Amino acid sequence: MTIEILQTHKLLASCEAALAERYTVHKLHEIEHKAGWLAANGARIRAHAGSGVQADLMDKLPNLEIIASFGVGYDNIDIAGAKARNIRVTNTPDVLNDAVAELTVGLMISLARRIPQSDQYVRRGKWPSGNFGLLSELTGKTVGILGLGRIGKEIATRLQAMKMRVVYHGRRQQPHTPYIYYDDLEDMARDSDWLVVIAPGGKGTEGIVSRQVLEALGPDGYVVNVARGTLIDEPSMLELLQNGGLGGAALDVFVDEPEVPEAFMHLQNVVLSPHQGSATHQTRDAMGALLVANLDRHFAREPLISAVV
Ligand SMILES: O=CC(=O)O
Repeated sequence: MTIEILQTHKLLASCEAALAERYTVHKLHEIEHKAGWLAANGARIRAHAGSGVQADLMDKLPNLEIIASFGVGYDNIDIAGAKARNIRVTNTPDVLNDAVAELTVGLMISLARRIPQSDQYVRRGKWPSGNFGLLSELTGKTVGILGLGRIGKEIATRLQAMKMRVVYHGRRQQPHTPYIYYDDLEDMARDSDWLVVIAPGGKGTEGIVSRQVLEALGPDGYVVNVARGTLIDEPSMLELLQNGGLGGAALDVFVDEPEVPEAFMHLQNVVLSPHQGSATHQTRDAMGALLVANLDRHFAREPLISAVV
């Protein structure tokens, strides 16, 4: 008898294929009468593959042993609820560090040099009537990294190669890092030209990039968010971008994504990206393989590779 697992949304094809080879996979998103199906079959489900599991679903899966999440962030999983029900949770850290760090540097250069806007300038035939204008560069600037975790460190290494001065803020100072630590985010923002946000999402970090922090970054300051939209006070950021209180923003994540406030579309000092930090073939395949490997370990009663709980 094969182990029965549940998906609640579509996953990467290579990951779905690997799951189907090993398990009996049920796809709740393709089932019309979800509540009825769960009531009739929920007790047979031993694993969930995907992301975004809350207590109400856990209650409908009384024999759920493990949630294997596709992604490093697990702010969309009720971790306390999982712990209380003795459900293990795994995520896919490390394998995506390089891809997210690469996109971060790309967004920064795109914003500093307005690459998307200058592409439009050429396409729209504006070049013959004058040059695009002079902009700023990363070289010699100070970048404050909010969250010097696994991805933050990869970003820091790359930004040093861009000849930037790297400083950081996080819950605590980290030993064995060459970068200056700020215990106060607003102080760091005041001393930085760039603020890169790469801390985990969730209740503990909601709105920590407040209006005061953004004002401290100031009219010549740039903010980059490759973490979660919830970390930044989005309405204040928008207002400051509109009135010149903040220099610019490069954003891969938004509070209500995939919905993006219309006002962003009219700003020339922003670069927008559709939450694609880890979106390369190489990285997404590795994330899928890690998700499957965690499930394999669990059902073989071996230690999990990347356990959250
Ligand atoms: O945002 C992406 C992830 O958490 O992996």
